[in-house]
Amino acid sequence: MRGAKEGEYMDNLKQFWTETLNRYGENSDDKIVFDSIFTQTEAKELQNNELIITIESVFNKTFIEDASEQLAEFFYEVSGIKATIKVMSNQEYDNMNKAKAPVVEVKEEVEDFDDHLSADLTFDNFVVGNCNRIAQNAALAVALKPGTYNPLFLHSNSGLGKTHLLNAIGNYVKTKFPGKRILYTNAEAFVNDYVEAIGNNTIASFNRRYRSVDILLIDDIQFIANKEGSMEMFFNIFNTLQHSGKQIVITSDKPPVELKGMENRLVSRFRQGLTVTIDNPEFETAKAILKKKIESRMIDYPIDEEVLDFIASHFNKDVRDLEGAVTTLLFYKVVCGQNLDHISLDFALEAFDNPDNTTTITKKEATPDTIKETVASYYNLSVTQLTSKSRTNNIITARHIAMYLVRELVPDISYIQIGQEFGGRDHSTIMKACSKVKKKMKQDPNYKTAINDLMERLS
Ligand SMILES: Nc1ncnc2c1ncn2[C@@H]1O[C@H](COP(=O)(O)OP(=O)(O)OP(=O)(O)O)[C@@H](O)[C@H]1O
Repeated sequence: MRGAKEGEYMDNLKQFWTETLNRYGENSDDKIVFDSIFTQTEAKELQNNELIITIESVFNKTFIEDASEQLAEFFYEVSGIKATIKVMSNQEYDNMNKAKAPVVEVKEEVEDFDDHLSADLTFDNFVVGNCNRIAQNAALAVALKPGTYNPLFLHSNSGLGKTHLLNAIGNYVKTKFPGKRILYTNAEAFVNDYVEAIGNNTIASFNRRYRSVDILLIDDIQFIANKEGSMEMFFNIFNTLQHSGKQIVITSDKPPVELKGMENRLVSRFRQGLTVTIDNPEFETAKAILKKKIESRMIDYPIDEEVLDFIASHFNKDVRDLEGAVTTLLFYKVVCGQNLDHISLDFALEAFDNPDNTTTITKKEATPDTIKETVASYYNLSVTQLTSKSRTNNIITARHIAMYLVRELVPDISYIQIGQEFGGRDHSTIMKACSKVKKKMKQDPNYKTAINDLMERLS
């Protein structure tokens, strides 16, 4: 009996071959030969970039052999796998297998269909204002009826809610259509996955993973610019998903036409659907977002309205700055204002020192080293234990939190770099750790408090 992994591998191989034949058939002038010979072929295996195709009669082999280059091209288009085609009669193939002993197992990675969504980024806690209304409407339309706008392309400056909306779409679809397979990723992780798949010879598994989704949510697509292999692979995946009516949502820091180093055919695909932008929040929206963020901190003292007005008008270029201002204020209250029963504007101004310096106050200056040291001492561990291979529960918990904090607090650090900081782990381990922490923060208030506490220590 075939094993489950081998079964899936064969199903995909057969599917790719059927699509290859369909493309060949569409381009073939000789329908009779195609219908009577080509459609009788079968894809048997793919080993070392050689695709073995069988046919009943040895006399018909040459028809397929003559077309093998063209077939290999179509096979590459549909699967992303470059392979040469070897044609055998069924008899030849059976003889070859009898001669082989033992049968070589097809090595395929176990598929990881973790959707990588952050459960706390939803439509419910996304504040809508003039700056983002169109983007939120489009995202909601796609979530209610995947395929409505395909692709949906969201772009804006940093920190204005693109990732939030991507996750909101995913979380909404996950609840409303539990059967749908959703994948949130960012272009950096896509490139890393692809490079890893090439290195490990697991391109088929990589392809299956991305092509089998119903909703692909891909963040920061600008990251694949100038990376030819990744762009080509993404192009093929995009086409397959779009042809089969699967929803793709893309975000970027620029509109498609302004993406430098992006292949024209990709730019044109991106423009095919709906492109919307998110602007900086205007005062009213900034204030509403601010109130929402304060509400989620569950503090038990009031903040004067004029403090909110001050923050909303000085920190509205990036929602992360609004969040940073709240953190600064609450931290300052803990340190210098424990006896105060409310936060006044004078106190806030003192906390922010000088509005022109606010970015200095709110900027995260933590480094991987300071984060590792802070987390290790918080959990009574050494940094060596934190980055070790130990599987002890309390060490794993602290390690995951440290990885998450490095990702959150160190600007522009990649998953690969974080892996290097933690004993040479690979990027997928870090991605999984970060998504575990996010999930657990949602589920366990004590865990969340510990992380907030650590964040404040590191601010
Ligand atoms: N309208 C909003 N309502 C509530 N929170 C928001 C809103 N917009 C942004 N945020 C919050 O601001 C933070 C930054 O948002 P997000 O990560 O989605 O920005 P982004 O546009 O993807 O940034 P980048 O381009 O840097 O990746 C997140 O914590 C997000 O929840």
